[in-house]
Amino acid sequence: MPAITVQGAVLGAGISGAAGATEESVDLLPRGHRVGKWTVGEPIGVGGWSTVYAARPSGRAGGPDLPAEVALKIMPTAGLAPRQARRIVESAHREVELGRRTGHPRLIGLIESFVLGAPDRPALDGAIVLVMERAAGSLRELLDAGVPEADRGRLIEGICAGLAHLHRAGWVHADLKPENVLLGRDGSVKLSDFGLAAELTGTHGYAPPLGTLDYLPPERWKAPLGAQGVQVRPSADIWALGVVIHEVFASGTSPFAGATPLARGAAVQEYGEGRAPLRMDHAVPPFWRQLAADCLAPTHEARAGHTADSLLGRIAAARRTPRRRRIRPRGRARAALLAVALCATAGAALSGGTPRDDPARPTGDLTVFNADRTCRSRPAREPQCSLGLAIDPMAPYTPANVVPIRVWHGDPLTAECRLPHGLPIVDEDGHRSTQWFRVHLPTGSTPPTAWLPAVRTRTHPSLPDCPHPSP
Ligand SMILES: Nc1ncnc2c1ncn2[C@@H]1O[C@H](COP(=O)(O)OP(=O)(O)OP(=O)(O)O)[C@@H](O)[C@H]1O
Repeated sequence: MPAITVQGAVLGAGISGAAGATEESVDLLPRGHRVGKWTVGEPIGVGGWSTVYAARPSGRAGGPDLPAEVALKIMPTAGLAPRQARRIVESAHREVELGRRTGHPRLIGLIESFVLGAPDRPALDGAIVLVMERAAGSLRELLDAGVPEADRGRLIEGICAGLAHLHRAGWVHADLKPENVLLGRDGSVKLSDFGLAAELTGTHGYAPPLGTLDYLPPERWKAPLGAQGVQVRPSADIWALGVVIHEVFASGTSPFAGATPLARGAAVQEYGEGRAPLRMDHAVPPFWRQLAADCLAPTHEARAGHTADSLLGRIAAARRTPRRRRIRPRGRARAALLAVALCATAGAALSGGTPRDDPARPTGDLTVFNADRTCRSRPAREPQCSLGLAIDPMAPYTPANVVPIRVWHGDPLTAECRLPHGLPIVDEDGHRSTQWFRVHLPTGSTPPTAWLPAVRTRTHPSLPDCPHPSP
């Protein structure tokens, strides 16, 4: 097994090496590899610049002081343009600084961080590793599966509590979105991904000119870019919270209409300039509608009074009001039931919930993921939202190379093996992967299997490699 060593702390990380950062990133670390005191398990998620793996303490490294399982966020720096590599190192510094100084039950815990030395694995050499508390899933997965009604208020309250702590500690998250709201096995909410977080100096801080378009407040679309980045204030997180509240109550849809993030961004700017009203889905109940409307006040000035602390106070007061009893968890037994329900839903979202059909052969459950958010929010199986399964993962992914059976976002599939190096596919969000899964088609189909590109799912079960398809 090639030697992977821990070179040093993240603060002081150098930039060196050769090879890609996100391309084929889930293949960076094979299962069973040792990284520092951790043994790598299955990949659990892929971000723009990182891959997250499950891991456990290796052999004797375990003990009462180490958690039984953790998440390793690997951020390769090798082979990147110097500016990109610097951005990753800076992003890791921010995560480490924030983790070191602001621990809280509503923020994902950072256990340690280090830089890898792997001279015989160029793609890993110089990679930054953050060892984090492991969550069971993310709010994005729960939204895709459908958030149980009874859990919605509790989830928003958890996000709000995390933001209130961050803001009190003098930080702005600057990238609040459902992907960065993780859920513990007990159903608890934990904010994560502090790579864009900005420390406040006075009323504002500076963040890199990045972020996720769907969660940017109107003022960010025109914010000037200075030498230190763009100015961000806690009110930017409050705006993002408003969007998330709407998504939680309105089946994952944004309050701003548009088929693409850019179109929704244009709608945000129109609203911010007073040229369009705020239109929320009727599914959002009155209390949460008012709260979301306050979070989505069109200017920083109008939003600034709605601090995370004040919103938290309103939620707590509503919980105490008998009229609002529906959002109050009733006692321990009720809370435990909610947690179980939440974990079950998160689990179903992660596994696809399909029983394995041949216990003798290893299979894994996948859920189809459509990167086009408008398709994710449509209940009907509209043709324009259908996705193709390829006949040949080595041939161009065109209509000529897909089976007649189509799949839609949220469909469960059973996979029997994975192909690490098929034709590279880039999804609508820019995620790129050469990985494919061979999936079962309904009984009687010819051929009996087809290929799903890994970018079309967020579940990555541990599966044997497929034999390379013959030309
Ligand atoms: N501590 C964790 N426990 C369990 N899963 C995690 C953990 N951290 C991240 N993940 C999963 O891994 C995925 C990738 O996380 P990461 O922070 O690298 O990127 P992201 O937030 O999805 O994307 P980006 O940072 O590019 O915006 C997340 O969406 C989440 O599902």
